[in-house]
Amino acid sequence: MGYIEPAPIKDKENPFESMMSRFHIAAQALGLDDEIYNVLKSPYKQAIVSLPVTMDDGSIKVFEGYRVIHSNILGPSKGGVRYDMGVNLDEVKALAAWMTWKCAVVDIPYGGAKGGIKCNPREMSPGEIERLTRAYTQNMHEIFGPDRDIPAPDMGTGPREMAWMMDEYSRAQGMTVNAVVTGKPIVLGGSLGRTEATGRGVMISALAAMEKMKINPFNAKCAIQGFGNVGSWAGKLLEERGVSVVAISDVSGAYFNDGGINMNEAIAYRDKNNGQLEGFPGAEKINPDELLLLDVDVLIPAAKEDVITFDNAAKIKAKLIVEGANGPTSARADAILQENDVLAVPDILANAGGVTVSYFEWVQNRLGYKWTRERVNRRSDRIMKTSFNKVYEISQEYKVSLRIAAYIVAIEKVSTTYKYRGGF
Ligand SMILES: NC(=O)C1=CN([C@@H]2O[C@H](COP(=O)(O)OP(=O)(O)OC[C@H]3O[C@@H](n4cnc5c(N)ncnc54)[C@H](O)[C@@H]3O)[C@@H](O)[C@H]2O)C=CC1
Ligand SMILES: O=C(O)CCC(=O)C(=O)O
Repeated sequence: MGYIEPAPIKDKENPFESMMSRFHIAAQALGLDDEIYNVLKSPYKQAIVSLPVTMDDGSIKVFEGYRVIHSNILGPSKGGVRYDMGVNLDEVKALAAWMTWKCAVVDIPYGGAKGGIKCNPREMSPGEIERLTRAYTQNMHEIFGPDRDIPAPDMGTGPREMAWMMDEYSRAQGMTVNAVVTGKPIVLGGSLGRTEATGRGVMISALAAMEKMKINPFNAKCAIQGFGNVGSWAGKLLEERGVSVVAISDVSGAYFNDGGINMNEAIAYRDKNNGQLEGFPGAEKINPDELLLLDVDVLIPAAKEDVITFDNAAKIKAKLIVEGANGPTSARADAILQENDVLAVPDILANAGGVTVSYFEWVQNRLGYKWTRERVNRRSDRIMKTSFNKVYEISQEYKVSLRIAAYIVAIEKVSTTYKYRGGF
């Protein structure tokens, strides 16, 4: 093997470098061919688009949008679209590659992609967000397609934006194409269970890891960073299974109650309070950086990348980290966590429940049929448990962390498929 070395890990990592360094370690453990290594290290397609949008005051503002397809070796590419001021090409490239590995870990027939628009949706009106979403979809018309590339929600987007994307794409096609997007409202062909699917998968992964670690959920305390779709559903479902959620946070701050925060109350408060926890009365406000360092059993980062880093990893007291967010742990933090016996269930496994139910949505759209919530949950729970067990076994066999084991499972699947398909 004569791999080109990944860029040396610098003091400040970026998500793409973090992804590459794990990919490199797993490729070496697997003895991956140089040719396949080189194919998989670069995205298949990268689009950067300029999106002029008429704002409510009549001015025209130009936004930058991205879509990166990392790989379509396993099937049409799949991945969410993020609306956030931090969106940039390196971030979208990393997120797209993680989608390739994630779909392969849970064995669903998709490649990986991700999109994003650099914007602050909290400061935009619904009309401005709709015009921006439609402009993005028009610009991506040649890239998107139910057999080519299928967007879904991510940070800052949800069923509303997916409905606009589906409608805009369908208008250009002259017919309704609901399988072009997943995470849609139920009435437009969305799947029951998709809204809670990512948090549910986080819950299943957390319980599976707790079982291995002999942590009784009824005696366990948990802290959650990010109280959006993923964090709040993970918290609610873990609470239903006995875990006490003692800390939660969002952009407005972090909130702590050692006796446990009632999840339904926190969710209801957030929903009435413009989507934010600001002023939440059920807990004391703490420094957001402290949330990650609390003396809890389980830590769930469910906001954004690179929050567990070289600087704070050694101070983490939780024995189990379950990654709801994509890329919350930087590559340099991995070694510190391992040294301190902190088990990290990696993003590409722990948060794969979302794309799994997106796959079910796409299947239902293509069948023209609807599954019950029970069927969706049963099947996605089974996939999450099977995938956890497979990754756990590989980690024992190769004597590597769960993260590197998950990359090994994924890279093996993608590279084997690539060899069979040939043509290179
Ligand atoms: N929605 C989905 O189905 C999936 C999402 N993910 C990942 O999960 C993470 C969260 O996504 P969603 O819940 O969908 O987004 P969301 O937009 O519903 O919620 C994000 C939450 O994070 C909070 N947040 C943002 N910056 C923060 C910070 N610096 N500190 C604390 N909280 C902060 C926001 O206030 C909000 O509560 C992202 O990394 C996303 O890529 C992963 C798989 C699927
Ligand atoms: O549901 C999907 O298709 C993708 C969700 C996503 O973007 C993710 O898993 O990070």
